[in-house]
Amino acid sequence: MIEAEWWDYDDADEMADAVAGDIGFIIESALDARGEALIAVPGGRTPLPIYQRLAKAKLNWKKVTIIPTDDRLVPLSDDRSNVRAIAQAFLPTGARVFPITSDIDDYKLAGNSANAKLNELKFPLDLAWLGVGGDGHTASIFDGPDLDEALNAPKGRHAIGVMPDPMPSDVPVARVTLTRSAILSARTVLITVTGDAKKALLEGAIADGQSSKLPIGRVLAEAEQPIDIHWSA
Ligand SMILES: O=C1O[C@H](COP(=O)(O)O)[C@@H](O)[C@H](O)[C@H]1O
Repeated sequence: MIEAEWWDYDDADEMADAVAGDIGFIIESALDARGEALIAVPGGRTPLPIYQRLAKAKLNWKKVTIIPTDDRLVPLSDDRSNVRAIAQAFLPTGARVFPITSDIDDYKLAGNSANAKLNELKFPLDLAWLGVGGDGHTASIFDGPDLDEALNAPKGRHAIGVMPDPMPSDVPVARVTLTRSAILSARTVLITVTGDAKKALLEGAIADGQSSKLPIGRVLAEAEQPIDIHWSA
C-alpha cells in the first residue's frame, strides 16, 4: 500500500519555494547526522525553478554530493544533458556534482559505467527526488526492453542503461537511470509534478499499485517509506 501525501500549490513559484525549503532541511539533517549528504535530483524542465531556489540556501554545500536520478546519453555540452543543468545551478555553491554518463556509445555499457561510478559513493541516498514524464516514466525508467531490469535489479545495483520504447518524442535518446532498488533505498523519496494531466496520471498509477502499467506506478508500489508528492497547476 503506497502511503502518499500530496502537497498542492497555486503555481510553480510557490511550489519551488516550499520544495527548496524541504530539501534544504533534508540536506541539513543529513549533514548534522552524518557530516555529509548525498542526494539525487531529477532532470527535465520541472525542477529548474527549484534548483534556483535551493542553490540559494545557506548550507555547507562542500559536503553535499548531487547526482542526477538519470541522464540522457548526450555530450555534456548538449542542452538536453541533465547533469549540465544541475552543474550550472549547483557548482557555484561548492557542492560536488557527480555525472553518471560517459561517452560510451553502447547504452548497456554506459549503464555499467554509471553503476561503477556510483559505487564510489556512499549509498543509501539521503534523498531521491523524482520527476514524472507525461508517459508515466520516472527517472529514466521507461517502457521497453530494460523495464524489467530497472525494476528488478538487485540491491546494490545502482544504475543501468535504458533504451526507451517507445522513444519519448521530446528527447529521443538512450539513457542511464537509477534502478528502483537504488531509488527506494533512499532515506526520503519526494516527487514534483505540474499540471492536471500528470496529477491524474499519478493518482491512477498509485491506485493501480503493482498492476500499474506505468513505470512510476511500478516503482512506487514497492515503496516502504511514505512519499511526499508536490504538485502545482
Ligand atoms: O526525461 C526526463 O523527464 C522526466 C520528466 O521531466 P519533466 O520536465 O516533464 O518534469 C525527468 O524527471 C527525468 O529526470 C528526465 O530525464
